[in-house]
Amino acid sequence: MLIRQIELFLIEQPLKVPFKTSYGTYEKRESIIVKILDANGICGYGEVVAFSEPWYTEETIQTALHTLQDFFIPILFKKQFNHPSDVATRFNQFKGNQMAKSGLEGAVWDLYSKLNSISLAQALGGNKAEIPVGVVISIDEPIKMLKQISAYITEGYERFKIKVSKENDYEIVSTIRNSYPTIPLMIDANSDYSIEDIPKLKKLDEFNLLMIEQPFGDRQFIEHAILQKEISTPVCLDESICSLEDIQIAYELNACKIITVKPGRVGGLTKSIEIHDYCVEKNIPIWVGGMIETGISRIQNVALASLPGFTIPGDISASSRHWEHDLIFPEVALINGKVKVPVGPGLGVEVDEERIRSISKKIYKYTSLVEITK
Ligand SMILES: O=C(O)CCC(=O)C1=CC=C[C@@H](O)[C@@H]1C(=O)O
Ligand SMILES: [Mg+2]
Repeated sequence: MLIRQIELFLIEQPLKVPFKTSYGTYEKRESIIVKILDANGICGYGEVVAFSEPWYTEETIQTALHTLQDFFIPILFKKQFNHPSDVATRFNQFKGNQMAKSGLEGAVWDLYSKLNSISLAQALGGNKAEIPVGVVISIDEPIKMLKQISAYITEGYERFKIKVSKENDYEIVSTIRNSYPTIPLMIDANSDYSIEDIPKLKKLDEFNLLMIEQPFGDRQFIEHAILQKEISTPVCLDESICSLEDIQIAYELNACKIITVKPGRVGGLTKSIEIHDYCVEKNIPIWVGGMIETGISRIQNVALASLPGFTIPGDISASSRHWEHDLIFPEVALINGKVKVPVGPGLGVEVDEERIRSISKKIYKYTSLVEITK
């Protein structure tokens, strides 16, 4: 493969309903859509899922634009490569900036699968035709969260993640458990707790939660290990895991029992597969997380979740969860409570480029000056 042209679309879209976490409330979402073209004009799409502010990880939309433009795009233009994993290897010379790397590498995976006339799921090693999925309920008054859960149960979701903060955790979880004593329920704190809150977290053991996601800060592996010894509910790490090495640390320290994999957070699909294989070997349950992303990243996550090790329903809700209109056709949808894994080449869906252009605040175009010689 030789890349001839790359376009970055800096887009912004309103969320259908505001999304509130322990960090703050999102009403609109900026992201970067990546389009690459090879020498024959075949294209691949990816998405940079960084947020506008560095609250979730240190990356932002602006740092991603900088690292893509000044480092990762030039590397991609430099010479031919045979497989998307070659791109991931080339990116290793630069540290971090996982979401920028992932957006570009994702586009290469789409292109690679198209060139080989296989689906992205096949290219990644997936073996499922459809996947069970979960949904995230953002922080609200407990009674409103309850209503949402009831609607999502009707839609067919199989796992429910509720956002909590340490001020409202017990009230929210007990309200939901009173009405729904047995649904697969978990909470996500986005690092809102500290080690002094262990007694508070211990109290949540009575609710039979599937897991507690990221209670402490992202580098607090030791604190998570102390917590996991004290509570019976499994700890799941999200923000803490930006590489395979982070999982190895978590595993050796017994800092968690479950991991959520987000390609954007770990540097792309190649790294996600390495993590998948490691977790299968070590018997660590994994699931695919979400980033309030558009259908481009979402459908990529569907393909990833079709790998055999992803045994827990992920945060892969339908397009309609966050968007009035998504950027792909068909949109991500639940059919009998499951999402079908596309079988067409690449992402296996149409990308609505007209819409992408219409919601772009800025479009950046880069053209390779490298001569195409074999
Ligand atoms: O994509 C979705 O539908 C939900 C994603 C989601 O819950 C999150 C995305 C990004 C940051 C957080 O708020 C949260 C998470 O931590 O998993
Ligand atoms: Mg999380």
